[in-house]
Amino acid sequence: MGRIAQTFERLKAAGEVGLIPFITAGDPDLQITEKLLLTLADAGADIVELGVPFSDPMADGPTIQLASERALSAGTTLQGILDMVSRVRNRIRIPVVLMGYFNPVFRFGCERFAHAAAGAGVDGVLLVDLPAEQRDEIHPYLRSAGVDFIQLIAPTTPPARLATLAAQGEGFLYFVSMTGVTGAQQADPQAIAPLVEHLRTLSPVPVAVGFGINTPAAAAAVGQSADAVVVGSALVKVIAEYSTSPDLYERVDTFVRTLKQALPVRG
Ligand SMILES: O=P(O)(O)OC[C@@H](O)[C@@H](O)c1c[nH]c2ccccc12
Repeated sequence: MGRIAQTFERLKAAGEVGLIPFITAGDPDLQITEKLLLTLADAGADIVELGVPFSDPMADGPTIQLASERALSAGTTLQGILDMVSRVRNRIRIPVVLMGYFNPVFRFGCERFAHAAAGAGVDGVLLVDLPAEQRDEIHPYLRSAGVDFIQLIAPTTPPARLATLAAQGEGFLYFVSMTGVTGAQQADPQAIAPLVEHLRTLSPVPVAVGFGINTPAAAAAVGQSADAVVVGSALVKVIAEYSTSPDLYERVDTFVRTLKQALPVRG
């Protein structure tokens, strides 16, 4: 069993909802990202989503766009990210999911990337802009390397396609709570709950929800239905604000702990 499946087994046994913080790799540089990964794991993150910076991140709002720009101007490369993950891998137990756009992976080479990611200890890969019809460009390589291909499900996905995509799920499904870009104001937990319940009936794997979850209260509300919640922009903002401060790790630690503590525990 992979590290992602093991994590959800553990959460289920404990009745917990998973917390998946997102940070951009290389923001403000990879050395700091390495220490932030240790901080996140220590603060109670269950899985980490590590963004691969890209020059044209069209699914991202201003907060993560700026993080991407900072990371790229610090010289962050995909190879550098993989090297950093392999350095940190034996110091954290939680799964690492690389999330990014297809172009950098394509340029790296899909087969070479799958091997390098597995070798570095990456557990899952989520490619935002690779349509399901083209997943075979990389999926066979990831599969043979033992890396989960995390499927993104949009709220606008038509029912027939939803069933197909959900059935292909590996690791977990990432349900996008609303249309638009990352960092939106607030997800509507009432509207999301029935969609998540439905998705769960179609999916062989747990369902994580992301987009617009930016406070402990929002995480708690979405956590009523989701198996895990993703918090991106709100955390990236904390990193941006304190990136040059000695308080950075403490601020991140406190925010992540507060999020995790807010999540419901099912009896
Ligand atoms: O930033 P938000 O609104 O908390 O949403 C999570 C999100 O940041 C993270 O999962 C993510 C970053 N970039 C993406 C692109 C597409 C989908 C998801 C993402």
